[in-house]
Amino acid sequence: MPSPRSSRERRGGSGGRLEFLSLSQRGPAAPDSPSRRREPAGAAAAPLPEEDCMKLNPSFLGIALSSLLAIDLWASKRLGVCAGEGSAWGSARPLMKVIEVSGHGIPWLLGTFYGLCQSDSSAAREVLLNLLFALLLDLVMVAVVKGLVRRPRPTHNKMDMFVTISVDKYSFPSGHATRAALVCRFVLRHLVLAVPLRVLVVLWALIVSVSRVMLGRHNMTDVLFGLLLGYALYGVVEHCWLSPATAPALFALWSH
Ligand SMILES: CC(C)=CCC/C(C)=C/CC/C(C)=C/COP(=O)(O)O
Repeated sequence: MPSPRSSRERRGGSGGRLEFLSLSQRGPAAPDSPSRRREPAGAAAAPLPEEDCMKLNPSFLGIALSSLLAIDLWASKRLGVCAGEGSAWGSARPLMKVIEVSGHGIPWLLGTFYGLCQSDSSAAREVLLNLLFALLLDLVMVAVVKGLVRRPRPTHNKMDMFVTISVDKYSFPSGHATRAALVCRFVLRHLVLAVPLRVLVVLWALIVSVSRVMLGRHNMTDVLFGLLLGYALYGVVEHCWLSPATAPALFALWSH
């Protein structure tokens, strides 16, 4: 007995939504349904719609990307040697957590704000105001990318981080790595430091970044992208550099 739907279609009735099977256009039949697969003998095969091609013939780029992600997950899990107290280097976890706090947004924001309030030279005020701007820009950019990508944190991560915001349940990119790269570039450019201190700043940024994977907080690609993002964000900060000439109202707030 014909179904009510098929009889409606044959009638061409106007009550329901009509679905037509055309030879030249893509009809509602599933891509691998018998009606699609059976070609008349000798007829040239109709080109597959783009999305079907992607499903059936995964591109080289797709395979390369999935392999890279698989390697990333595997290697990051192996490197997560401080992910828990019972992990291979579990005894180093408290030290790793101190390093984590050294790259956290709150101490950097509070410290910069405090320095700004205490600064007694216009040069210091200018640099610290721009550092504050850089830190806030970094927080916003990381939150936007985390919210768009929504990559979950590694399964071996224990969510016991010092103050977090909602998007910090996601792992791409690492906020600590972006901040470390941004602050490192900023400090090397705007603070006059002796060479050993400059080396220490670079080492600090590297240790903060590596510790994200060792703590099991991130996969390696989260950290690598975070470093690139932080490095690039410094370029934005320099491009938008705030000065008494470009932002007089802001500087008026801080002049004693
Ligand atoms: C002004 C304001 C909204 C401050 C929020 C500071 C804050 C809670 C930042 C979050 C820092 C954090 C936990 C980042 C996550 O780093 P990952 O390396 O784990 O991505």
